[in-house]
Amino acid sequence: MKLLLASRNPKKLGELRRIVLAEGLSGVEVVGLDDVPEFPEAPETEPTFEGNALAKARDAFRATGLPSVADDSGIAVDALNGMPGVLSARWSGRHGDDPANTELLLGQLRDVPDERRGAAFVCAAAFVSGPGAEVVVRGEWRGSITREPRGENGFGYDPVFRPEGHDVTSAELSAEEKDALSHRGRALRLLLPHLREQARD
Ligand SMILES: O=P(O)(O)OP(=O)(O)OP(=O)(O)OC[C@H]1O[C@@H](n2cnc3c(O)ncnc32)[C@H](O)[C@@H]1O
Ligand SMILES: [Mg+2]
Repeated sequence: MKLLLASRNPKKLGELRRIVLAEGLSGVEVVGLDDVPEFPEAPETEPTFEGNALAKARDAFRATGLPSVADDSGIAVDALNGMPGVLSARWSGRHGDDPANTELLLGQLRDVPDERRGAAFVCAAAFVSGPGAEVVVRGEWRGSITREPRGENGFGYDPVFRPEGHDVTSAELSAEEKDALSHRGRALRLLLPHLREQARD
């Protein structure tokens, strides 16, 4: 079976690919949006991660006929009542500008004391393999927002996110360490049984 991982973010796509391939799904060939003809993608307007993930996976399945996985993710900061949330990718007003998004978040939290800097990375992952054959799952990763960026790995808010139980940021973790703990790793591992079942059919 061909499995389409429907993300336009190369770093996110890399993680999705890595996590799926690490599971050694037999009979599954993973492809990305660059491997299929271009199709129109609806803007991400849903108020929830689940709603956006499902919309992206539905678009991909409808356009290609391939079983499709999409991820909608972001960071939910306690002191901001869960924002940036679904707006994480465009928090600074410029979609995908990771340094600007991170800098704005740090500025907003400048006067927030250490004990109130809690946050969670959230990932909703949707798998669509037919009309009505849809699954959406959620993974979360608790931690706190640091006072300055640190680390070169990962992407997005990784340099300012210190995972619970760790003294480093998620941008200082290796790829394997991040996948074992991350919101994305957790969500995708919940999808695995559904991917396996589809690959068998
Ligand atoms: O929608 P697609 O095409 O998949 O790509 P995107 O980057 O727009 O993805 P989202 O709409 O799901 O927005 C996710 C944003 O949340 C942040 N984010 C999500 N997962 C993250 C992670 O593992 N580490 C750091 N930041 C993350 C980062 O800013 C992402 O751009
Ligand atoms: Mg997006």
